[in-house]
Amino acid sequence: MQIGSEKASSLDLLSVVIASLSDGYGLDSSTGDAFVENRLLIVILSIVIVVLVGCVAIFFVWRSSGRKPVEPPKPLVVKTQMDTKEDQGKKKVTVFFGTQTRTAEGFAKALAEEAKARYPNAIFKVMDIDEYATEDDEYEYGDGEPIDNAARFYKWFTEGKERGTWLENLQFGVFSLGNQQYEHFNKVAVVVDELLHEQGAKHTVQVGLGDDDQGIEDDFSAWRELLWPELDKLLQDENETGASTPYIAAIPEYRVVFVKLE
Ligand SMILES: Cc1cc2nc3c(=O)[nH]c(=O)nc-3n(C[C@H](O)[C@H](O)[C@H](O)COP(=O)(O)O)c2cc1C
Repeated sequence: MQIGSEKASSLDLLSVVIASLSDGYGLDSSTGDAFVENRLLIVILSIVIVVLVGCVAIFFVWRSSGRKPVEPPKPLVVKTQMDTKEDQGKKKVTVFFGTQTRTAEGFAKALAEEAKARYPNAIFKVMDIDEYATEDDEYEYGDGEPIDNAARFYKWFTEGKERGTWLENLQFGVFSLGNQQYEHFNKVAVVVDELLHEQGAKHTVQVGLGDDDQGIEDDFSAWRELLWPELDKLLQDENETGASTPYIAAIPEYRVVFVKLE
C-alpha cells in the first residue's frame, strides 16, 4: 500500500459558488411563470453563495414577499426542476460554484454538506455557475478576469445595469478564492458582490476574500463562522437550537492508493 499526498491545485483563476433558495433553483425567465404560480404555495427563501477565484464569496436570500418577482432578463437559463410534494414549503438553497481547478467546487460541496447537517429541513443543491448561462461564446481567462466557467455568468451579470433593483427579495453572501500575488486580488468577486448590492440584494454576510498564497482553507473556515449565525436566523426552525456539525475538509489532503504487488 502506498500513501501519497494530494492537494488541489491553487493556481486557477475564478471560482463561483452561488447557493440559492427558490422553487426553481434559479432566476431565469423560463421558470418565471412556474415561479409566480407557485409563490403563494411555498415560502420563497433563496440563498446564493458565490465563490469567485481571485475575489469573493457571495450568498443571496430571497425573502417572502407579496410582490410579484421581477422577471429576470434573458438569455440566462437555469436547468430547473419543479418542487416535489415533499419539497413544497421547504426552504431551498443552491450553492453555485465557478472553478478552474476544482478548489471552489470542493468548497461548495463541503459547505452544502455542512449546511445539510445543520438545517435538515432545508433543501440544498450544488450547481456549476456555468449552467446559469446559455451563450456559446468563449472567454479568455486572464489576470483579474473570471475563469471560463464563470465568464458567461459574469458577462451577463455585469452587463445588466438596466435591470434596476430586481434583486430586492434576495439576500446574499460571497466567498472568493484568490491569490494576493495577483494584481487584481479577488477582483471578480468584489465586482459581483457590489453589483448584487446595487441591484437590490442584501448582504447576509460580508464578502470573504480567500488568499491562496496564505491559507485559503482557514479563510474559508473563518467566513463560514460568520455565515452560520446568519443562516440560523433564516433556516433554523424556531424550536431548533444551534447544531454542532462535524468539520468537513474542503480540500482533501491525502489519498490512499492500493498497489497490487507482483
Ligand atoms: C491564470 C491564473 C490567473 C489568476 N488570476 C487571479 C486574479 O486575477 N486574482 C486573484 O485574486 N487570484 C487569481 N488567481 C488565483 C486563483 O484564483 C486561486 O488559485 C484559486 O484558489 C483557484 O481556485 P480553483 O481551483 O477553484 O480554480 C489566478 C490563478 C491563475 C492560475
